[in-house]
Amino acid sequence: MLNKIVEVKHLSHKYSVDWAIRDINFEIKENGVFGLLGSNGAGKSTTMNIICNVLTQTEGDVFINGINLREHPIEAKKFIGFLPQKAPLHTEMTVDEYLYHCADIRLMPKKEIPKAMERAKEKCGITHFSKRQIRNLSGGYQQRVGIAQAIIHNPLFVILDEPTNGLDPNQIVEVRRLIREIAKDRAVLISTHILPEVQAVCDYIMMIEHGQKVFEGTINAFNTYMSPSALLTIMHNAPSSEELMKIEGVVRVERLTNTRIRLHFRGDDSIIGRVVKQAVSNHWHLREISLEKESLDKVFAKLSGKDA
Ligand SMILES: Nc1ncnc2c1ncn2[C@@H]1O[C@H](COP(=O)(O)OP(=O)(O)OP(=O)(O)O)[C@@H](O)[C@H]1O
Repeated sequence: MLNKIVEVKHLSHKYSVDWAIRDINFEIKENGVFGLLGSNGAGKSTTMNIICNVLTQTEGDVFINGINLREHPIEAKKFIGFLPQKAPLHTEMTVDEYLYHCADIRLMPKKEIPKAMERAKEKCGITHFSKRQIRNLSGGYQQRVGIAQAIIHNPLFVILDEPTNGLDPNQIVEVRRLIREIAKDRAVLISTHILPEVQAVCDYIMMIEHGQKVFEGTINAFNTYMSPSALLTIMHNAPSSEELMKIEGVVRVERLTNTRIRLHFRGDDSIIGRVVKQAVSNHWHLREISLEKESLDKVFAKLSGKDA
């Protein structure tokens, strides 16, 4: 049987007296982007730092490709690439000098390094900047160099801590595209507190809040939390609320004005058809009907239990 790429079991960590994370469990079995989502201070960096062996956990185990990270760190780390929140770039070096240095400290055989550098640079779209000093690259390209160093040894698993932090909107789009690209060949774990980022790049999501897991599932499962839950209608001859409550699925009627009515509902959006049908046959003079989607922030609050 194939090893899981990552297996995290009962992971807990405390700094001095306070637990930063408590009993975190998850597995990554296939390539793709796995998002670790949480607000500031939720415990993302603590989790990431343990998984890449920068920090040693108080309790629990991490297995990388079946190898216990705490017991066999050198073997396990061969399968990991890491880009911390602040990229560890030597900005006075050229891209080539820096990538060579990174491959070297990863103990790659010297004769394999040039090929590995070419592969990483090509994947990250930085080949044309090989001889450029890193300090003279834009923030987006510096981040690409950071990602190139994380994949230089062609690891099974790459960890990127808030990889689009501090980039401008165009650079964000480019770096997200690159993350999707490198995730075709490996599992990528990214941490973020930006919900649109999750929508844009992740296949699978785990959300932590106050150090504990509050959600885990596919992006589709996550999206069900954003399923529309209200219909905004404009009816020039609106019936009574009692009448509207008789429509299957309607759970509450909110009268905003005489003609603008919000219908809160349960279930899928087939309710639109039922409302339209009733409106036509009862001459309610329906002029507009639209689904109201919950904002991402609201979903976040709901999942993390902060929803008032
Ligand atoms: N070195 C440390 N010493 C003491 N407490 C710490 C330390 N590092 C983090 N913490 C605390 O642990 C908790 C989790 O922090 P962590 O940095 O893992 O969260 P995070 O989700 O990565 O947040 P951010 O997005 O702000 O980086 C927080 O309450 C934080 O204050």
